[in-house]
Amino acid sequence: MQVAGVAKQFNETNLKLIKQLGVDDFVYYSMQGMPDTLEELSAVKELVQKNGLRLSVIEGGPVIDQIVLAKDRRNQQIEEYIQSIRNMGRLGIRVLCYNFMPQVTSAAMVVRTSTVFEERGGAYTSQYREADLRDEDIVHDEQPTTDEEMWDNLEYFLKRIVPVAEQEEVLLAMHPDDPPLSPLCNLSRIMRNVANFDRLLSIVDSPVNGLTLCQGCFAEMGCDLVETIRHFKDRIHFAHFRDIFGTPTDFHETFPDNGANDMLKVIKTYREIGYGGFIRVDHVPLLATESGDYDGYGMIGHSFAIGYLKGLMESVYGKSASQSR
Ligand SMILES: O=C(O)[C@@H](O)[C@@H](O)[C@H](O)[C@H](O)CO
Repeated sequence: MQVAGVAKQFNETNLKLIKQLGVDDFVYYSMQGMPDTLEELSAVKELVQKNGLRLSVIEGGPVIDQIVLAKDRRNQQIEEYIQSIRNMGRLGIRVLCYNFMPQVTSAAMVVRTSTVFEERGGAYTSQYREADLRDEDIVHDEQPTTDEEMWDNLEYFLKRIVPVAEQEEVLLAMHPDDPPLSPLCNLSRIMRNVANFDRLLSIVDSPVNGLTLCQGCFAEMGCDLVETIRHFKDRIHFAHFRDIFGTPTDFHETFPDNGANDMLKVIKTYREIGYGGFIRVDHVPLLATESGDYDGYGMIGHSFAIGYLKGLMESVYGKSASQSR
């Protein structure tokens, strides 16, 4: 297992910081699409390499809103998706983390009711409390959907892109819905429990059809992370390192060392199953030295979390796991 770094603000300063933190692999993260052409994606790869990193994971991936809800331009978007997978294959980028959540607002799929929940020391983090969710907070003009409509849409999508991902040797890593609750704002969210992930893996039973073991989201489901990692084994193609405290309908996010889960046991379990993929830190609190609003991707919080993760990995895998030149 290798740590990969992520920078929501994609710039050379953050790339240099990630390298200085002793991380060699990078996750290109955007919820608004990815570089469309081979040339644009190649330019991203070159900038990442120029700063001593490998571009190893694309997260968010191509725009998917027409596909998720079977809208008019679904087939066009699938063709664009296929081309992006081919571009990734050409450039040796082997992991694509994607979501199948309906976008409940123009910008957001991840729904929270507060981003000023005070974690230790008053650090701001996010909270989801069902009782606080007000329909007027989440404005969208989509028609209500059902689970089976979403399963039909997912099957239509996977049957067209999995063969291409096999040809290009790109691993697909479906990210859970966040929060994994359904319906949410009248829209069905199917990637919300272990059984539905088993169904995902069976729709097109291909070794490239896998998942992102987002520890936070599976904890939001109320799952035992150790059992869940053992359950999915070699279908885990990417991992997110974060924790929460609470129940599926009333939780807040925490520092990775301050949640409800035994993170050392979790890292030991990745080793036990022989997981050889990437893991990135996810959603971190906004710290006292940072300005602006919480978005979960502050680089100071990420630096702390990467240090904690590397320490856990060194204790489980030995010194080599955390070394970087
Ligand atoms: O658990 C989460 O919500 C995060 O990991 C998201 O920011 C995630 O990165 C996006 O859904 C994209 O995968």
